Amino acid sequence: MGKHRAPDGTDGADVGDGRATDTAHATALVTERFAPVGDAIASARGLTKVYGTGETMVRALDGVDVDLARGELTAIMGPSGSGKSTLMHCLAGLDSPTDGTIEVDGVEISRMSQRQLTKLRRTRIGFVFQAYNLVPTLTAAENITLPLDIARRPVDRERFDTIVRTLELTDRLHHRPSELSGGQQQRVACARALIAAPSVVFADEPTGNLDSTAAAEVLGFLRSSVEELGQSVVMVTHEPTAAAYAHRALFLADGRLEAEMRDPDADTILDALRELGAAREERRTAGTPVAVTGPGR
Ligand SMILES: Nc1ncnc2c1ncn2[C@@H]1O[C@H](COP(=O)(O)OP(=O)(O)OP(=O)(O)O)[C@@H](O)[C@H]1O
Repeated sequence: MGKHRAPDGTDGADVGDGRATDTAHATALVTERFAPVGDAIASARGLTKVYGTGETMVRALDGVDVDLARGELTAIMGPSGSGKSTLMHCLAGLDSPTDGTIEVDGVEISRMSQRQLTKLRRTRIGFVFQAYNLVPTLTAAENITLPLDIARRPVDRERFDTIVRTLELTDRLHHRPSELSGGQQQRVACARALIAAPSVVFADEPTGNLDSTAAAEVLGFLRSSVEELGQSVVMVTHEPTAAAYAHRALFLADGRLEAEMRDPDADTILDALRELGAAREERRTAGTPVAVTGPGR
């Protein structure tokens, strides 16, 4: 399994409805107009999450319809407080929705009990967190195989060796997390997320604590895991350079899905974020929906 750099998306950028948008104006981009996803690994319909009540009530997600493609790296972007983590947590069965339905790999999870969700997370979902979340008393090797050990499943040695070799962790396997750099710890976390061949890996700001070199290694590996192991990966990030590794970027604002972009690069993502931010500001001021133009091809 090799490493991949960020793809050059200069000839592939769409926002919203899949058409080139340098001339077409998509009026207030909405999810119904998003390009259809044939084979979804995770889907949500009418996904709503409300925290608190009365004056402290926050509608973190407001009727999100989304399909995340199998065998792709999807980036979820948006301003702080737009609902990125809430969306990821609901899709991953870490948080339960107030309303709406969620399917992961063909199984509806929105009505599952906590016990069922725990089992689902152990067997079908891999996680990578910003803060690595490794067990400090275990070695790197023990951290990597932990999901299988908890599920009492055997370790596929070939898969273990492939992942460890690709992540360049072979000579770090007997070290504890405190003896590893941040980048190495996050690579151990990636290996742990992938070892059980889950249906989907969710990564929440996986490069938030890393310098640009270590970040590029982790992102290149996540992309490789999709292209060479057929993994499906969903990553929350606020960094355009990180989202540029994705096959598809989704943009959230105020708990709603506003736009999408295929094969993005960092510049087109920055343009889209600027444009969406300006459109939102205009909408707020005017109190009415406004047109949003995506970056041209
Ligand atoms: N447990 C909670 N209780 C109350 N409000 C919450 C809770 N979790 C999130 N929120 C609120 O829901 C909204 C969406 O939060 P969320 O963390 O999903 O946004 P985000 O886009 O991931 O933000 P950031 O980029 O800052 O991490 C915010 O207004 C946040 O304050």
